[in-house]
Amino acid sequence: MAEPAISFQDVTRRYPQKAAAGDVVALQDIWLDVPQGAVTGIIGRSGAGKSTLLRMVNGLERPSSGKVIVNGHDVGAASDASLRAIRREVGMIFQHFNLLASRTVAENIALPLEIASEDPARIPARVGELIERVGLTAQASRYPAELSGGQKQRVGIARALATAPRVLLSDEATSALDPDTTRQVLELLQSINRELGLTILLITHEMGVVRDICSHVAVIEAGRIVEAGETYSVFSRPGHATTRSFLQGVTGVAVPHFVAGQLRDTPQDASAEAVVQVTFTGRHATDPMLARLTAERGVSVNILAGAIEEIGDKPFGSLIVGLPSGRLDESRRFLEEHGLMTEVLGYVG
Ligand SMILES: Nc1ncnc2c1ncn2[C@@H]1O[C@H](COP(=O)(O)OP(=O)(O)OP(=O)(O)O)[C@@H](O)[C@H]1O
Repeated sequence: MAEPAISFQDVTRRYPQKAAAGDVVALQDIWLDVPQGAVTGIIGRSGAGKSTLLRMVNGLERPSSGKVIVNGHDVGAASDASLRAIRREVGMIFQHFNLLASRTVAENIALPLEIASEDPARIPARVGELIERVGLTAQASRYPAELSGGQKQRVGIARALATAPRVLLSDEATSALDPDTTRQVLELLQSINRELGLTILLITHEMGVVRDICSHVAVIEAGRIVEAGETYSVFSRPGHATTRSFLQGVTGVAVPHFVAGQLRDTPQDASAEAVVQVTFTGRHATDPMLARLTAERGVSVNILAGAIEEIGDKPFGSLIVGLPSGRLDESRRFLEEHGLMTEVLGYVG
């Protein structure tokens, strides 16, 4: 196994509070390896600790205990001089772009090169290359106020790439953008990842971003990582309730309103219908298992909602079905024996 690009080793971050209120524990006991060359997403709700985690990678925050190792350097223990060197290897993009209003697109992109004391004669060619990569050649002399949100983020990306970093951090980079622009910016990040082999670590509160570009994901809740792994396996077998609730929005499958209003925790009588979420992955995604459940076992299946999509080029499907509660155990066993996952959401009737 290659060395991880970033390794959080038993990291805790406390913010001391005045008086007797006790410390705020923003992160606790974090162990996480971010693979080289991968796009890894950290997903969590507001206040979960995402920004704190991300800011440790370029030394904007230091751990209260534990280590953050980036490209082999211990960031928390780095002196100011070595921190400057580490930061040249770590670019960052932001939700609100953080561009200088008084500088043109080209001048914004040149800024990190000037700060890094790059030979001034070489800067225009490097800036031209970066502008072309992000598709802003026609806008090179414009000011940020004359750009759309998507174009501003492209400038942010070009600026972050200027010093040829090995790691790119993204702090909710698409949260201020509309869905179409979000998709285009994510595609740009994905092509940069593939073509430059750059490791990307992004934070988001949208599972759609994880689905679209992250090969790996970690779910963070109240300062702890509750689940982490390859996106596809986390999506197929979410082990934590928080992951499942994030997933509901992205698989495009939710219990229809007319059913949701009637759902109960237990069946009222033998005629009740169990509402079950069935998840399909890999080759099973295309197997007609539900049809076989009906044909081979005589169990009637009532399809309430469903969608099949691709995650990391692999098929992933999710269906919500009604099954007779009296045949529930047997039906679940049949489906699970054939590689499908099932989860009972409740009962109607
Ligand atoms: N400088 C600070 N002083 C005290 N508490 C802080 C400080 N910075 C962050 N916190 C607290 O640490 C916790 C994690 O904050 P953090 O900003 O990392 O969360 P987040 O997941 O990025 O949230 P959001 O999505 O809203 O940006 C929160 O409870 C926050 O209030």
